[in-house]
Amino acid sequence: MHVSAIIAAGGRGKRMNASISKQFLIIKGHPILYYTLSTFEIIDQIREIILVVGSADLQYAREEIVKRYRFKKVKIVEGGAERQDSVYNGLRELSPQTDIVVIHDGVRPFITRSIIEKSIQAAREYKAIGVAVPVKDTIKVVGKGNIIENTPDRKTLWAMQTPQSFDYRLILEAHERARREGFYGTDDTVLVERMGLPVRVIEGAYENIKITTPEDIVIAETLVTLGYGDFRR
Ligand SMILES: Nc1ccn([C@@H]2O[C@H](COP(=O)(O)OP(=O)(O)OP(=O)(O)O)[C@@H](O)[C@H]2O)c(=O)n1
Ligand SMILES: C[C@](O)(CO)[C@H](O)COP(=O)(O)O
Repeated sequence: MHVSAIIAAGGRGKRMNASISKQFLIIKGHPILYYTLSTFEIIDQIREIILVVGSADLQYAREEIVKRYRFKKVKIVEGGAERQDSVYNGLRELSPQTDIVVIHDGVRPFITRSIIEKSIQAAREYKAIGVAVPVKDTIKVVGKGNIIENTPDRKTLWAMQTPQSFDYRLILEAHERARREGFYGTDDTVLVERMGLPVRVIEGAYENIKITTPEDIVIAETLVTLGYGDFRR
């Protein structure tokens, strides 16, 4: 079984409002991407890791991430305008022997080895898996004039995270179909959902945060200090 990973790191991080792309911001001495990649590198069954970065960050990623930290399995690929375009570019670069592909956000450094391995195992069985957590807040659908339209039953609501793991041929077909039809989604599982095929969720972890806005940096520093995550320390 050939397992590959795609780390999506082709965004600029506009909501972070920093002077560099947020995935290169330093948390407790190391760039965010270092933490994410080092957790993937230690998983033996993952044979290759495609790191997708924006055109302006290609050289920096090569020098300051791959060379500096001596990542052995990481190959860099240029990203696209949207996350979905970046993942697609990564999918096209995978070895044709790939059976299962694990897609993960570069800015979720607190993912654990155990969750990644569970998602791979589940994808072998079910072909399309998203890691998610049950929502803790009450969620409202809000319409015009900020008027609440309805309150979905919380028991049915999960917040999607990454990794999302798939049968390689299935997710490639899902991406190609979405591109032909001009559909853009905010994660990869929705591309399989719209083919009418089942996608399962497995439980992730609340600490598997996506570093998005400035206050997430403070949370991330605290999580590193408290020992969360499986990265090389
Ligand atoms: N064209 C893009 C846009 C996003 N991503 C990646 O997708 C992940 C999740 O996206 P998000 O947190 O929204 O990152 P950005 O798009 O960079 O953030 P923003 O929307 O604030 O600009 C990030 O690791 C990001 O680098 C990507 O690979 N290619
Ligand atoms: C894929 C994702 O991380 C699942 O929560 C998320 O949808 C990415 O969204 P963004 O629009 O790139 O922040």
